[in-house]
Amino acid sequence: MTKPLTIAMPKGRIFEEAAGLMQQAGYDIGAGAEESRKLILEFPEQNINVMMAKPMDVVTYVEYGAADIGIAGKDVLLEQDRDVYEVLDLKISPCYIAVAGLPDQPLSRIAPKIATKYPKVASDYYREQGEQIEIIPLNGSIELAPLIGLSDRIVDIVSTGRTLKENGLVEYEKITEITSRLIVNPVSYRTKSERIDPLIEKMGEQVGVNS
Ligand SMILES: Nc1ncnc2c1ncn2[C@@H]1O[C@H](COP(=O)(O)OP(=O)(O)OP(=O)(O)O)[C@@H](O)[C@H]1O
Ligand SMILES: O=P(O)(O)OC[C@H]1O[C@H](OP(=O)(O)OP(=O)(O)O)[C@H](O)[C@@H]1O
Repeated sequence: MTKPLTIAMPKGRIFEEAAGLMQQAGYDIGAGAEESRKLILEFPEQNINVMMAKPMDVVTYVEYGAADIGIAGKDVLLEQDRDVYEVLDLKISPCYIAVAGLPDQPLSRIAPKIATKYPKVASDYYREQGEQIEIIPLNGSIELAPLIGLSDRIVDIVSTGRTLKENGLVEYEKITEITSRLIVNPVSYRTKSERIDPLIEKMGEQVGVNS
């Protein structure tokens, strides 16, 4: 038997939709994954191994070839800028990255403080705007920062808008739309093309791409 195809799947909010899409494409790899504490799930009848990874780490596993393919949010790809092939927009887990803050607060002072878990996305955005800023890196509950005066703005994911609304914050600018993407390790793309090409094609059919 040839070596299994290894897939890095994001634990958390993308998992169910991503596993559902793979199942529709004929790759039945979701069963029991979220209830289990196992991190490597084997599907010998399909010759596939699934690694359950933190969403932010999926790109790392794929870049280093620990996984042949993976599913990651475009936010993670923009932030990390890694050496992987982004082969398909899966159009799942839609959201966007936006600038938000307290209402009626013009950005008046020099080098305003921007709290974010996306320092690269935020720096790139303000560089394009020609504005000098100071990044305050945080890992979660980003909306706290302007409420307690730690930052002038946040750069964060917005999905329903509920978190902003319930904390009395408003959106100032939309930076970019986000969906999840299928990514492939560049070496695997060449050496395992007999497994990876059909997978891309079948998943493409599910998301309405004619390949
Ligand atoms: N409301 C949302 N908040 C955050 N991410 C979202 C949202 N809606 C869709 N996404 C997408 O889901 C991906 C994974 O989000 P998830 O919250 O599971 O991971 P995470 O940010 O690493 O969370 P945690 O650190 O809490 O485990 C994001 O990278 C993004 O592409
Ligand atoms: O527009 P909404 O639907 O309210 O979603 C946006 C919120 O969801 C995410 O946080 P998450 O739930 O991942 O928690 P975190 O603060 O720990 O990152 C994101 O960072 C926003 O805070």
